[in-house]
Amino acid sequence: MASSTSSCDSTAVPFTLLGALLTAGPAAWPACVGGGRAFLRDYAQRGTNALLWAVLLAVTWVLLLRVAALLRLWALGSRIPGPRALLADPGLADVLRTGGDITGFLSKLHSSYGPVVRLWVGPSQLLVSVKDPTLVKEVLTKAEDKLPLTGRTYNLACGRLSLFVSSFEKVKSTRESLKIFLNEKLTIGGNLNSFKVIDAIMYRSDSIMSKDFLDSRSFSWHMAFNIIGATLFGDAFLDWSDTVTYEELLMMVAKDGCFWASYAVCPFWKPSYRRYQTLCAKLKILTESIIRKSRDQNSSVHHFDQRSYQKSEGMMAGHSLLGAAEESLSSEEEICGNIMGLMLHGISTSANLIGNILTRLIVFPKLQDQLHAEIVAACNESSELEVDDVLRMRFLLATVCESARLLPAGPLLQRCSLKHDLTLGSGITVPAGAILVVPLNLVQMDASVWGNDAGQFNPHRFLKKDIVLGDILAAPSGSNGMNLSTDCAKTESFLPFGSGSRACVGQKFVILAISMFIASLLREYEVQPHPSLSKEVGSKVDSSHFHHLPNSKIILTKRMI
Ligand code: HEM
Repeated sequence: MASSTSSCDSTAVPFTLLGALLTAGPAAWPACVGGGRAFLRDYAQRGTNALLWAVLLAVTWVLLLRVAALLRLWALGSRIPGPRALLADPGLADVLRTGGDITGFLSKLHSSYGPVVRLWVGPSQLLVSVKDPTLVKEVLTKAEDKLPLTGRTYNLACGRLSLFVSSFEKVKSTRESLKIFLNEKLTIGGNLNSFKVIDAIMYRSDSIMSKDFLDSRSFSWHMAFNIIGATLFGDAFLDWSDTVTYEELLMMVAKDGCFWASYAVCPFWKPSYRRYQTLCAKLKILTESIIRKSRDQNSSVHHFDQRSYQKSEGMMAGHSLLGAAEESLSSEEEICGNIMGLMLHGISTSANLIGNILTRLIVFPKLQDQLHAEIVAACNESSELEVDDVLRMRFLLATVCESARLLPAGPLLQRCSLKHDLTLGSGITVPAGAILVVPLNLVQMDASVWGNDAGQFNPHRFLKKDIVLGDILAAPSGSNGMNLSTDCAKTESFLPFGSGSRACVGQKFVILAISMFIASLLREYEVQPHPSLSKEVGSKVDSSHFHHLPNSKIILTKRMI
């Protein structure tokens, strides 16, 4: 017994496969090993053990990194002022669950803890709210990324795209080429026809406007859809037979996008999710079709990609579709995704602002009279409304800005810095990955900046000496926003279009386009509330609850000219 096992020296078994190959083979191994089979069994055992160890070490390493990142997040997070609650703030959870007033909630916290407040959304999610104008500017410049949820929402609806996604690196060059495209539209004298689309839309919409009454929300959506569509696709859009289907699809996709993107894992098993995907696929097919049509008509779709940016000088001269044939399939996909993203974002935000202005027109009849008087005076009896005419309508521009100030598209501007910590001038360090928010209503209605009537609708505040309304239309040369006022705090507290590295690229264009639309509308029509609405409107006129007004029914009455 001893003799057979003692002669069985396990070290004689080659430890690796290479070792086995380099020896003379199983014949050279001790007889006790039992030949090749024993070797393979042993080899497999050792191999499996080694693999398991490697996996264990890798998992431990990843977990250690994760724990270290969490400890760091907790350490840095706890240095920022905020409520004591550990790991998930119950107050915030309540507001999020019940869809309550997040602005009111943050307002209380800011008055207790100062201009920067932190809250735990979950054990690994930190939310930091910033309210002070100077800090807001710093945050919006330094925090270059969008929340991953924003990127997921657009990816889900539009497929591959290089706008609106989380990482700044990915959107940088597309933002630049889009800026050039939209600036061309703004260059007065360079392209006077840019806003002629509004005349065409008004003409086409005459039949809609002659209805007994209109639902303000759908009317605003319809107008925004036509303005943005005609801007991106040119004349091809105006005689496209699929516009009705396209408009409906866009509305449905915009409505549900955020909900489905909030799932960490796409719920493929849910029929309603699959229906949503089908809608997105149909939307994509129609977008591709209008892009093709627009190209065929040599219209105004630009290529928002790096190569087109390099060629943009050629495009600006009018050859907008040069190079279309050379584009690879992937960049075609991206162009389509970007255009879908612009349609979704541009229409929903513009519709919100148009609807907001229409409601103000019916709530304040004097506002309408004053605007109409200005429009008539500025039009110089010319039959067609020109961009130059609208530039003279300072009260109209002020009305659009004041409406945007009081009722922004969403309650919070959201940013993050995915890779780097942010060290603010005030000495506070916000760890990488934290959700940074700016509560727009608090900043844009701050009485210390806007005066005691900050919560009231008063377009005249935009006509004061310190406001530079002309900058709304100056093409931005490298800057990311408008230099609205000589008073920096005001410029930094006017954020309906964001500011800094991810500011809205369409802001100047859209203010002018909406002003042009309102001028064209009021020139020909009077906007009145439906009788069923008058009472309700009357009781809520002077209140900050303006946004709780029901979807207004409006009547458009043709003016006697
Ligand atoms: C009233 C209408 C609009 C409002 C209120 C609005 C508002 C905004 C806001 C708040 C942001 C985020 C800013 C930030 O994080 O600092 C944004 C981004 C953006 N907007 Fe708008 N927007 C409007 C219309 C448009 C239009 C018409 C276009 C183009 C056709 C456009 C193109 C963009 C782009 C490209 C971005 C940035 C995307 C990125 O960096 O990934 N917007 N907009």
